[in-house]
Amino acid sequence: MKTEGGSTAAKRRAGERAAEAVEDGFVVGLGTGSTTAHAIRAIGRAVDDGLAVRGIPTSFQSRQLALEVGIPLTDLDAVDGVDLAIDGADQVVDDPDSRAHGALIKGGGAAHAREKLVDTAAERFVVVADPSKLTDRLERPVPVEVLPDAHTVTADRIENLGGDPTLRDAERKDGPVVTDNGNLVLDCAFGPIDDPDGLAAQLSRIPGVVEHGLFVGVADATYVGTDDGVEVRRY
Ligand SMILES: O=C(CO)[C@H](O)[C@H](O)COP(=O)(O)O
Repeated sequence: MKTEGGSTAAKRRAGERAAEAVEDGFVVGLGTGSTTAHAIRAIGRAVDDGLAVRGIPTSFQSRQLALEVGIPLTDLDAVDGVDLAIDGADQVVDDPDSRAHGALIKGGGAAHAREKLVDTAAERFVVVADPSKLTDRLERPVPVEVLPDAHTVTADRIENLGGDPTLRDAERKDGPVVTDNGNLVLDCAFGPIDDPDGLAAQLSRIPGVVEHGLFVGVADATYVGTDDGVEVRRY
C-alpha cells in the first residue's frame, strides 16, 4: 500500500538534508522507500568523497541501492550501536498539541519489521517526508506483517480490535505480497486512530503478528521537504 503524491523535488530535499547529518565513522540505518533513496544516494556521493560510514539496510531494496552507490554494509549484530537512522513514512502526526505528535504509520513498502528494528536501535532517528505525509491524526490502514500460516486467525483477532484487514496483493505476481522475511501483510483500516500507542500495544499482543507499522515515540525529528526548502520538526 504505497503512499501516493509528494513531489520528487520535495522528497529529494528532505533526503539530502538528512544525509548531511551523517558524520565520519557513523553507522547509519538505511530506511526504505523513494524519499530515503535520495538520502542513500547522497550518502553514496559522500562516501565517494571520502566519508567513512557503514550502512545497515532495512530491506532488499535499500541494500541493493546502497551496494549500487558504494556504501559499505554491516548488520545490527555486528555493531555496538547505530548512530543515525534515516527512514520515510506513510503518515506523520504533525500537531504539537497532540500526544501523538511525531507518531508514524510505516510499511507502505512492507519493510516495517526491519525498519522498526533498525530505527529503534538508532541513537537518533530522522524521518524524511514531503508535506503530503503530514496529518492531524493517523488514519491510513496500518500495515501488519503476519505469519503466513496464521493470517486468517490473525485477521479475525484484528477485526476484534475494530480493524478491517485486507491481505495485500502483489502487483506483478499472482497472490499476496511476500515480505523480505517470507511473511504476508494485512493492511488494517481502523479509521482515525485516536490512541496510536494503545493500538500499537494491542496489535503487538496478537499471536501471529510479526510487526505492525505504528511507530509511536520513536522518531526524534522529521525533515519535511517543501517546494523551496526543508522544515524540521523535533520531538
Ligand atoms: O515505510 C516504508 C516502507 O516500508 C516507507 O518508508 C514509506 O512507505 C514511505 O515511502 P516513500 O518515501 O516512497 O513515500
